[in-house]
Amino acid sequence: MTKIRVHEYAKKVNKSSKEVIEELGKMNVEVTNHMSTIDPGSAEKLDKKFSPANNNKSTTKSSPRPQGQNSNRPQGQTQTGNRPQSQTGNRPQGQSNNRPQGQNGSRSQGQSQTSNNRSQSGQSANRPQGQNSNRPQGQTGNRPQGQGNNTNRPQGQSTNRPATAGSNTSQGGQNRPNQGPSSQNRQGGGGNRRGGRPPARGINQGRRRHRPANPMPKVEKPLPEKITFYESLSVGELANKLGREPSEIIKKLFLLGVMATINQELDKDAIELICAEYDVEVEEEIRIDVTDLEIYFEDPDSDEDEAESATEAIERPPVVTIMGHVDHGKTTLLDSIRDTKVTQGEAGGITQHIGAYQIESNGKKITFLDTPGHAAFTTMRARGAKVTDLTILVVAADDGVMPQTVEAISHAKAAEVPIIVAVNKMDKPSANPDRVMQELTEHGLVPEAWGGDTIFVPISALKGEGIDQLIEMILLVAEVGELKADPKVRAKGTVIEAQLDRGRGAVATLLVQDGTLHVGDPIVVGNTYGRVRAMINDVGRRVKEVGPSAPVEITGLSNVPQAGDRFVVFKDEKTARQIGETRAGEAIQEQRTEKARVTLDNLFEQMKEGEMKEINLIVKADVQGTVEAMAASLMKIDVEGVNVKIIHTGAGAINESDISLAAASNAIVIGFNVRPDVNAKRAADEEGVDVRLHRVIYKVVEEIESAMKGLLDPEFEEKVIGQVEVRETFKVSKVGTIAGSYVTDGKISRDSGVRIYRDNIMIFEGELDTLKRFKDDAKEVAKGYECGITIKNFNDIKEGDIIEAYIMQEVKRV
Ligand SMILES: Nc1nc2c(ncn2[C@@H]2O[C@H](COP(=O)(O)OP(=O)(O)OP(=O)(O)O)[C@@H](O)[C@H]2O)c(=O)[nH]1
Repeated sequence: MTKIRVHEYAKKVNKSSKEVIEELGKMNVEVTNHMSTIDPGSAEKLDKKFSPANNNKSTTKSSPRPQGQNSNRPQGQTQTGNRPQSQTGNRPQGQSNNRPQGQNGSRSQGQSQTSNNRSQSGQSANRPQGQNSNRPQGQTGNRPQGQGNNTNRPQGQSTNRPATAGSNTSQGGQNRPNQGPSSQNRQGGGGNRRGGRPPARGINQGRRRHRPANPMPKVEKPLPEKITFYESLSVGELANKLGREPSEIIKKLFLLGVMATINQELDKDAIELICAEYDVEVEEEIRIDVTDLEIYFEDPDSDEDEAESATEAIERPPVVTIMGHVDHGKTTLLDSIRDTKVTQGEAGGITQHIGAYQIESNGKKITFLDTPGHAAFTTMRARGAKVTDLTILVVAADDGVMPQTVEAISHAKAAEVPIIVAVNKMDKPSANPDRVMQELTEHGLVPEAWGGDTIFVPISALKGEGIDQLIEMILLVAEVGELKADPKVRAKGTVIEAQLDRGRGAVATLLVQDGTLHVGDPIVVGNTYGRVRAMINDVGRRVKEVGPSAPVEITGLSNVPQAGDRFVVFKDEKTARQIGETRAGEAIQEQRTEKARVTLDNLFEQMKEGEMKEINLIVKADVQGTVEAMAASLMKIDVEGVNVKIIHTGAGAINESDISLAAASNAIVIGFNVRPDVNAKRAADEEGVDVRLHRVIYKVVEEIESAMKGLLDPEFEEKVIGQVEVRETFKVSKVGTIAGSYVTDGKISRDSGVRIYRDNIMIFEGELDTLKRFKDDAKEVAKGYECGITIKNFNDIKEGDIIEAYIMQEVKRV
């Protein structure tokens, strides 16, 4: 092999002389310039270096060199001459497309090169040049920009290039051995890269970028020793807590026979099973809902600083409810006890009816709930309030056990409240206490005298006889019951009655069941809250504090609570407000849910009861007692086939939520001595809810009654609509007698009922069969027109007969 000059060799391998010189330098072959000669050995080595198989490698190596571009250019240009026209034709387009893109040129160059390569894919014959020809395109195209750019921004190039360059490289790499058209292009691509060097760097970058994708050896997070959860966890949450992939948890669940998705909630058992698999301890968090007033009754220690002030519970007065049948003397007994005992020592005190009162006998107090009857008792129980310690069952000795007596027994028994029987009206000659005892035995109340354990006290409420003995018995039973409370703790108890007072705002009678209530105490009552502004006891005295079992009327609440609501005093007003507001919000939410329930209930009931009709009512009044009285009266309304359903009651103004409930349940709102507030009025107008305001109870009942009558099947009334005179008759076989008639008054219609009069005497009443004008059927024929009439089941019609036409018209019930 003869020696070859550097520039000749460079030309041969399509490299710049400088690249060749550099490469020779690396091989420790000294050459001075492009005119230097290369010995065959070195040339062979160079061949290996620059052989097509090594093109990429050498390109990669040489590409960082800026000069490479310059030295390539002349070659490219030379080869451009060899390029088929089509290529040349393509190139300028590509170039011109690429060039204007300024600084981004290198990236778009790469892209356009790629597209150029693709378009040239059919040029396999030109491949050797193709490689070159692509390159020069790229070079030529790039350089004018590239030169300028390159000098200034080697980094810029490298940052712009990677995407395209990377993809080109991988293609070239894969396809090279095939030497097919595509590989040619790819080589071309490689050429481009070489020429437009920046992409070559992109190769490395591309590789670098891929490297992180290589699967890293996965390090599993250490398992926690213990996890906690509240109520439940989703698969994803559990996986997160355990530091494991959700798929792993799902797999484990699957093996445990549970098909789960990542968002599926797992119950305690499932969580424990999974944690057991990982040997991780599980603990369920128990959160105390501070807004649930019941917890303060169930667990007095739930309030931490409360527990500190707690001392030992001491005896407290019993709370007594009086029940019995109507007119058996409940009210008389309550009055009698109050009159004989309350005023003693309370000279000047004016008896206040606040729903409860306290008496004192032999230094011991007893609290009586002033609302006799089991309705109030049950209302309270239904709200979860256990207020009563003892029940006095009043049975009139002259009347014996009556239905409500039995009901009262059931209610007291259900509430597990002991019963003392007061056999009343013993002053009456017709009194028969033995009969009462006998009858009560049948209901499980066996007198002590007969071997049972029920205390019977014969009394005369009217005359005040036996009252002392009754009180003695109450105290005895209370003693056995060991009723205790701690006067040192913050007060809690139940609302006995509540109302809206025009002057004082929301007023509530509270029964303190534990602790002591003070003026100024921050308090949550039901769904409302406030600070106790003033307290008045049952004899109308202002008091500063009241202890266990005492009833007291308070003001200072932001809203009217309901009878049976719980109250709890909190350490500061902020806490009370927070809890109160939360509860109010929850109550509204609950009411909304209830609305839906009401509608569903209606649906169900209608399905169940078929044609059953009912009227839904919402009753609001100024005082809780009136609400109950009104509800009771309305429930008594007896209109055939219609049910009264009171879906909501309450004391206080008609508010927006009443209206929305009414709208949802198709109910009528009745306000007694109360009006809708501004928002409620607007809502009622918007929703078209009927709001009836009254001041007299019987008017309410009357109005509802008539409304309910309107709900019944309509009543019909006959209305004469016209008169027709028969002027001629025609007998037609198969049809019967046709009356050729003339409408003398009003009209006659096809659906009329008819009465036929002959000499002013009605001879027939029935229905029209046909009504015709000439040959055509007519719907109705008016005064002054002739018509042909046949009557159903009547053929004896004669000339001169008068036909009276009438219809049945719907009338409203009154
Ligand atoms: N002779 C007699 N009459 C009594 C006695 N106790 C009550 N009465 C009379 O019985 C009637 C009914 O008495 P109330 O105390 O109103 O009876 P009640 O059980 O409260 O009745 P309601 O409130 O309708 O449930 C009244 O006329 C009382 O005067 C009694 O001990 N002797």
